[in-house]
Amino acid sequence: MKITATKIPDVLLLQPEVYRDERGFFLETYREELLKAHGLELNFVQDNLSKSQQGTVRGLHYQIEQQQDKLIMVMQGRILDVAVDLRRDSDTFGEYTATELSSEAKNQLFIPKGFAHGFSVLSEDALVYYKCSDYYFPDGERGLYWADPELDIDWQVDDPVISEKDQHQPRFKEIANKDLF
Ligand SMILES: Cc1cn([C@H]2C[C@H](O)[C@@H](COP(=O)(O)OP(=O)(O)O[C@H]3O[C@@H](C)C(=O)[C@@H](O)[C@H]3O)O2)c(=O)[nH]c1=O
Repeated sequence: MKITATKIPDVLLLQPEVYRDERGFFLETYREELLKAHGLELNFVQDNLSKSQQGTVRGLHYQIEQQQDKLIMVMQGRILDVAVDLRRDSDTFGEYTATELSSEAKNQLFIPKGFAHGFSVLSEDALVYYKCSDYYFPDGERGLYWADPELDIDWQVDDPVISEKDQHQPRFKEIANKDLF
């Protein structure tokens, strides 16, 4: 497993070892001790799977109570995975990092607590699977508007498909301090 930092040092790109033979391939999608060796003591308690059509943008989401570390991988297709730093004492507060993840590359993104997360679907559809370190808690769920001009994220999709909820999320400037980290 190769682990490298993205342009936001706490958001990590993971590249598991892929073993290929005449049957196909094999890889370990998660191995606790490897992340521990990298200083990450995680306790994943919930796994999620979503399928989305091309052009979908899901996010940007985070939880202020029951904060979640997330480990994201793509089982089918290609996505642009985005993390926005909402930690007020961070050098990269208000900045984002965008990483292409795909079933072909078999790469993964680790996003710690303190970030809003979202992704767009670049392929015909995408199956996205991710591990979370705390449970879904709707009352503590918060969002950030995906198309906030201040963030100016290039989602690399035309005619985005967005949930009703995500069309009405607050802009970065509108987020109260109590809803930041
Ligand atoms: C996220 C989530 C949703 N749900 C339900 C609530 C709702 O009825 C339905 C769809 O929920 P949403 O529209 O919020 O799904 P979605 O937009 O895919 O939400 C997810 O987006 C990505 C970017 C994340 O990072 C996740 O943490 C999560 O917020 O699924 C759960 O039961 N458990 C969960 O953990």
